[in-house]
Amino acid sequence: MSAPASFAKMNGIGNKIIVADMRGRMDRISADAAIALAADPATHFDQIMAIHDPRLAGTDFYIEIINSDGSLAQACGNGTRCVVSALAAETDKKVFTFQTLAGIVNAVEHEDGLISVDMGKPRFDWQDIPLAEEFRDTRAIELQVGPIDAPVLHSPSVASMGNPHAIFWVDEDVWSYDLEKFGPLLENHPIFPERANITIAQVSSRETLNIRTWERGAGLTLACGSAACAAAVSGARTGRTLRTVTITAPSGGKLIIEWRADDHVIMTGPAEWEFAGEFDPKTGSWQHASEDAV
Ligand SMILES: N[C@@H](CCC[C@H](N)C(=O)O)C(=O)O
Repeated sequence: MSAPASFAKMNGIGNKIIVADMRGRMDRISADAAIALAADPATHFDQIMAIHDPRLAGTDFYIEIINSDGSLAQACGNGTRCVVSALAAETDKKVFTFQTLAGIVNAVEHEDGLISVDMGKPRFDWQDIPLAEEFRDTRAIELQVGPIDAPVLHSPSVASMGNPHAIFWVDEDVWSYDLEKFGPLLENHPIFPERANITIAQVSSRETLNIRTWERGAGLTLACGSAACAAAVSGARTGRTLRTVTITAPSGGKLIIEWRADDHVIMTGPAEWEFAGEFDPKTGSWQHASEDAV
């Protein structure tokens, strides 16, 4: 048994997030603990955002991101907004600098409660996605699913937001595609040596996109912030959209994504608190916080 750590169950426009307070501790959350928490319907999450003491001068905290299958992720846009919301509620601080596997992430909570996260610069070179073979033009790579002469999904744009994304452009409603079937096949396709997040995107105007995502290490989710960013930059670089778009997630929640002239991608949206608890970072056993005890 490890000393219990506090957590907040939250969501970012429906993306199920656990924000875990690992500050002042030398241990980290085990993959087994993450899998156990994900298996409990009450604490099921898409990502855990573990707040650790800073490791780099000039940063507030190190954030470890764990998918529900126990794998580590480099970036989590919706989860980062939940971390900002939780920390801002704890202090009067509204501006934060985090270190993640994807690099430095700056974020701010606005007066209206919305949170903007600088998700950094997108990467498009095949080696940076990464892909297993060279593709000179990653705006559309040779990858398809379905009948060879009538593929259901094909020619995705690929991008990295620190984590790998493939964006399949579709003309029909995003709900008319069997992502439950195609998602895992594509997530684990050998073209993606680190697996990939798989998104289908419908352009509804030059400033609006509807997306659904099969997330690497988490499966179908109600929202995915880094996928929204990857879809936004891919829409712009393929001439489908402008550089600032509103993305509608499967939950119906919306994110505003701005791909700035300095190449930074700014994601703005809400975060929602659900309940507090304590858990064992080694085993995943948990209980509601005393004040929340039901
Ligand atoms: N839901 C997250 C993405 C989390 C990481 C992703 N599953 C991966 O493994 O890359 C988001 O909001 O960005």
